[in-house]
Amino acid sequence: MAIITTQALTKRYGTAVTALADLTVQIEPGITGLVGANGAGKSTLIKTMLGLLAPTGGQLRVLGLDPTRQGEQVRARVGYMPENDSLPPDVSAAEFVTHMGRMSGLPRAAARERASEVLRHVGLYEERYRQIGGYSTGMKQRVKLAQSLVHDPDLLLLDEPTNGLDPAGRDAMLDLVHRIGTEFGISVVVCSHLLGEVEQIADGLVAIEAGRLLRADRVSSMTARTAVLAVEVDEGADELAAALSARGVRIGRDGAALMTPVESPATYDLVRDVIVDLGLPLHRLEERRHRVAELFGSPAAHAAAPAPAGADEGRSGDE
Ligand SMILES: Nc1ncnc2c1ncn2[C@@H]1O[C@H](COP(=O)(O)OP(=O)(O)OP(=O)(O)O)[C@@H](O)[C@H]1O
Repeated sequence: MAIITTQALTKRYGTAVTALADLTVQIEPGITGLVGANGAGKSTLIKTMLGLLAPTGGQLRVLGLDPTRQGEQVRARVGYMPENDSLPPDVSAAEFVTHMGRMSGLPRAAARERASEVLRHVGLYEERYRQIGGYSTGMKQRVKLAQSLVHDPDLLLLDEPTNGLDPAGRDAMLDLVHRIGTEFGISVVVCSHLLGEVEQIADGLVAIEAGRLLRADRVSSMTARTAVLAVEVDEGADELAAALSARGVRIGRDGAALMTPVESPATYDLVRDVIVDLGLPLHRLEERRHRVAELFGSPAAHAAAPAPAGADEGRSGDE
């Protein structure tokens, strides 16, 4: 059963900005990547799920509850990691997470105990009595993650948890999110503008663009369904890309190769014919194992996840 459902969900800021437009989507239990370029509406969607923003129109259910009318009940069962640095610098992580536990209704001793436990889970146990102001960005992200877990939620909403982290820090944070989702059995919605990043840990993906749904599916069915054709020519790659785009073929790049989803057997013929027409020296034409990022034809998704050369197995390197 879906943990989150939206039906024609719309959110406008004033009259000028439509942040969510007629969004209908279902999110199943497990880890879901919510991806889209900056400004796509991810944070707005998360805040409506928490009942912090009221939708302008449409329906929304989170764990069967209506966040607009039952915000407190939703927030009792949902952990939230905000995008921005919102931590007090002059208290320790232990004090802060204990405080957040108290705010969630835990008695003092239980809150303290639970804070130690979650700080251990996120790898900050040794450092927990140091003031947050002296922490690195990676440690601050972990404190934000710890406070989202302190009240033992059923669902976590994580807004760009890898923001500001270097590649090693990103990998560590993604591993942690993956472990929380799998070992603790908590459903997780993780926002990112880096599709290539979340596809590594997510069971499902929801891609939005300008507040509209681009695509929502299980990662496994996305990757099973569409093959990707890699085309390399010794010269004239730009010319070939332009000629294929002009014929409606979606083109991405992976190093020297042009990548295109194989939408039907005719794709091969079309690519071959265009190469012949242009008289280009063909170096390689092959079907590849692909990354989900390569399936998205929109500029936003490409901006979100350019495919680095030879990155089939890689997790980092998407920026
Ligand atoms: N309080 C606000 N008032 C007016 N416009 C807003 C407000 N908050 C967000 N917006 C606009 O709504 C759109 C969606 O913003 P949102 O923050 O939800 O996107 P996002 O996908 O989370 O991007 P980012 O990762 O950059 O935060 C953007 O055009 C943004 O400028």
